Amino acid sequence: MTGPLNEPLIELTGLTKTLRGQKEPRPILTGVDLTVHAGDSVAILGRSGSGKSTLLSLMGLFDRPDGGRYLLHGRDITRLPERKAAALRSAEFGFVFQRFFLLKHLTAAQNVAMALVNGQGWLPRRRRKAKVMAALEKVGIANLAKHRPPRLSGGEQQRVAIARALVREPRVLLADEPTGALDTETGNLVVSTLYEATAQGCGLILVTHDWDHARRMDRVLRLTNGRLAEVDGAESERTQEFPAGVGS
Ligand SMILES: Nc1ncnc2c1ncn2[C@@H]1O[C@H](COP(=O)(O)OP(=O)(O)OP(=O)(O)O)[C@@H](O)[C@H]1O
Repeated sequence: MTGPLNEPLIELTGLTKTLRGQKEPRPILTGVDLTVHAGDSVAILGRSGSGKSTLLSLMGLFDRPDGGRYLLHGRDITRLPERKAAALRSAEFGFVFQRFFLLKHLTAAQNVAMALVNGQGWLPRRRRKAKVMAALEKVGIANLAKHRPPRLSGGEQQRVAIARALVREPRVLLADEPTGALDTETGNLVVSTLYEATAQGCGLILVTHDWDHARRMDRVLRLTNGRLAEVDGAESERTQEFPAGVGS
């Protein structure tokens, strides 16, 4: 997918999502506007239940909005049918979650290689190996390529998961509370690893409850009442974030 040089990577305009199937329809996103350029990093803060994961699932094409518009490199993908969405998802997006979702019986390298098998069919062995090692090197754990997840720390496992997300060279990296299961120091390392991916032009959206992690991104936004708003430093000092399940 190509477009004019300065065209935003992502452009969301007035995105809405209402949960139905309950007694009363419940609006979760009421008009999300967001522009992300290649190489941009954006943190999204917000109370538990404010709709951060809902927004990421729309951005990652796991779900569709009710209204508004979603452009990816100028292409309107608001209402993409699932088959095309799945193809775009594996070609353009990388995902990192709070849980690492690694396969225990495979080595770190094999876990990363799985992303290539699923997305691109079998590459010749040499090329596959080179890509996997490059991805592991990018996240600083090439030396652990042959280790299986049970022998890795939480931070190392998350870095394997990041390598798995990066190995297909996505244009957009969506990270949903990737440090939620890690201590502060390890979390910092993981955030640095994600941020470094933007140096290669990847756009990064980081959902987090941690202000210290958020402020390391180029921009910090808060999801409140179904919309995104810029956060300034002073506000953040006054506002406390709440962990999942608290304060919704
Ligand atoms: N499949 C679903 N069925 C019913 N309610 C849902 C569903 N998915 C999300 N919700 C509700 O939608 C609201 C937004 O959820 P979402 O997970 O997007 O919030 P969040 O900001 O990511 O929360 P957290 O920080 O706790 O992860 C919540 O009130 C949640 O309970």
